[in-house]
Amino acid sequence: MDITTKLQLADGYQMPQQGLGLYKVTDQDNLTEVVKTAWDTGYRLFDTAQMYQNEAEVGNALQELGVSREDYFVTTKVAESNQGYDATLASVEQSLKDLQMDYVDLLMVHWPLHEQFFDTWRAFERLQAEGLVKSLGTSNFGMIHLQYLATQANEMPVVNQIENHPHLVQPELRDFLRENNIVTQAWAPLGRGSVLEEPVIVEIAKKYHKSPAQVVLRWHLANGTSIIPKSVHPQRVIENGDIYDFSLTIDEIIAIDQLNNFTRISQEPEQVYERGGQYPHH
Ligand SMILES: NC(=O)C1=CN([C@@H]2O[C@H](COP(=O)(O)OP(=O)(O)OC[C@H]3O[C@@H](n4cnc5c(N)ncnc54)[C@H](OP(=O)(O)O)[C@@H]3O)[C@@H](O)[C@H]2O)C=CC1
Ligand SMILES: O=C(O)C(=O)[C@@H](O)[C@H](O)C(=O)CO
Repeated sequence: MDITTKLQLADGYQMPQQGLGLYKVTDQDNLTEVVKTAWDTGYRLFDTAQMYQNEAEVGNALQELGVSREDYFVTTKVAESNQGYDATLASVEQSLKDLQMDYVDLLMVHWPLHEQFFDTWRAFERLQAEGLVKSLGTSNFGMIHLQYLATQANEMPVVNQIENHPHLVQPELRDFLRENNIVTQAWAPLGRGSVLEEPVIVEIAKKYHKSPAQVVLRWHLANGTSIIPKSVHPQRVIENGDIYDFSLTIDEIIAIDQLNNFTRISQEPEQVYERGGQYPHH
């Protein structure tokens, strides 16, 4: 296993297990340098979204690498304000223009919204049939949303990107996803930094001469989860990729599992679903 290791998706495609998160990364935060560092370190998955307003910058940075399109994997997500059948189609056309790409590897519904729920997904299935999107995914979907989607969908998502870190372990949802052949991808895999001072994690880090961030990322890998840590610091991008020369014991994995205290960085997906979006981003 190394940074180029890929996970098999249920639709036949493969996805790198590790990628670079790009929320709150723009040219002002060295986006181009960060993407280049990630590429040189071996990252091949880049995670953006319409909401991040950096698709054009991500597209430019990837172009500047001068590498073949099939050698990297790009995820984008349809924003709440662009959901619904026509709006989804139009917004993805714009995303592809901004990214300067003929297709994205993975397209996600960013948050489940009750009103546009099935119309958005029908647009996703059409985009896949037209070859503009390779794999279909969801983000922030709970079991109930996926079960509801299954009542009408022709294609089910192959990845669900959820908030997941030692303070929000979500074992039931992860088991459900595994049983349904849907890869769990962790957003905020480092808990946005909030878990890095946990004494249990600091202790394990000392033992392996690794950083707390590296230990947390290694814990995700032990769970079979896909990880997309974000950093605007090239040195941290390198550090976050340098996690393939050690592994945790079962007891260490369980000790980190036990840090679960159900703390969310973001809102309950169920509340966003009921409210119909307009999530107050910060
Ligand atoms: N689908 C969804 O709804 C969501 C998706 N995401 C996706 O997930 C990605 C990752 O999640 P994100 O919210 O960014 O949080 P992360 O858990 O990746 O944490 C990022 C934070 O940790 C810091 N950090 C990164 N590496 C290290 C390190 N080695 N040591 C110490 N601190 C470190 C970063 O600081 P610095 O940058 O200063 O280095 C930043 O403050 C996002 O970028 C985005 O692509 C995120 C939120 C929601
Ligand atoms: O980064 C994303 O993809 C988001 O949806 C975030 O804005 C998320 O909602 C959040 O963490 C807000 O603090």
